[in-house]
Amino acid sequence: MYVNTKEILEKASKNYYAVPAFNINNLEFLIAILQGAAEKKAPVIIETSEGAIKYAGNGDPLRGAKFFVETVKNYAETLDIPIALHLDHGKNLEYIAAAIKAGYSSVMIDASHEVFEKNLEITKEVVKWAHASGVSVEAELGQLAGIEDNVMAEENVLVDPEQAKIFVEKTGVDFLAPAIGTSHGAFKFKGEAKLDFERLKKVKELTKIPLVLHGASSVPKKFVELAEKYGANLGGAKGVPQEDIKECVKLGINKVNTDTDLRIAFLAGLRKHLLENEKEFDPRKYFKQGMEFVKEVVMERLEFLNAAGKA
Ligand SMILES: O=C(COP(=O)(O)O)N(O)CCCCO
Ligand code: NA
Ligand SMILES: [Zn+2]
Repeated sequence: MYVNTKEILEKASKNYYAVPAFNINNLEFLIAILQGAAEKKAPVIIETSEGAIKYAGNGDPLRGAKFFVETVKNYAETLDIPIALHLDHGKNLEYIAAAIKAGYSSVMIDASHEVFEKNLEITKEVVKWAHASGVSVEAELGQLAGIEDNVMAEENVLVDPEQAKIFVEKTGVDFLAPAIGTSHGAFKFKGEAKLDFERLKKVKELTKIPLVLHGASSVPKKFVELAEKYGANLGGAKGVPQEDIKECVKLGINKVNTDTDLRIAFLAGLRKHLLENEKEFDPRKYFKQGMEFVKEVVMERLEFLNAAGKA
């Protein structure tokens, strides 16, 4: 069933488990994710960036947003697991408006590159707007290093827990993404991974709302090596160690954003199938291996976050 993201996350927050939010850009990833979630009898959050909406709508935000809402709702109505659709890293008000209008379960307003007061003001506006349509809202405090779509943040700016308390009280935001040392993409840490667990613990104590971990892909060695065996060049790829994610969930993370892991799994399957089947030209066949690897990553993460069986 198609549900509001808040419903999924409130339950997770109360019981200290987490639900993955998987990014999609096309039908193949959606099918693979939903197969995995259904098999694991788990709630799941499907999320799209503004770039994904632009891609599916061939440049038209409302066309793209409607495509994802209608497709996800269509599947959700035939599956007895809770499924939510979330706009990830909303920055452009035209895209946020399109997502709300089309019927997304929730939207992220990412104004984390603004100064605190500005982020608070913008988020407060979007919360009023979204709540009027029954849509829940995620916001981000602090900054992840690395590229967030079109915004290049030099280095990590970690969340200030006292600021987080004020921010949540004044904006009414439903869930918060505190920056604690992760970053997007496949090359997350120069040296050792170091997340600020103390800071995360304080944010949970002071805000008491569901929390989101961005940049949470673990970059599984198995699929990096397989993709490289068939010609990919992912040298230096490094993700968040699984035990660090587990620690974050224990401390109150409830939504775990995962994009890169699915991309690498799909890439490995696609390259393997194409290089081993030079006569193949049916996309339903040459996408299959990639979809199966995506499903495998999905099922493993649902199990690992203790979302399995929680539908
Ligand atoms: O926080 C995340 C997931 O980050 P990742 O999967 O790269 O660790 N996202 O918001 C997904 C989109 C960012 C581009 O990958
Ligand atoms: Na998000
Ligand atoms: Zn993110």
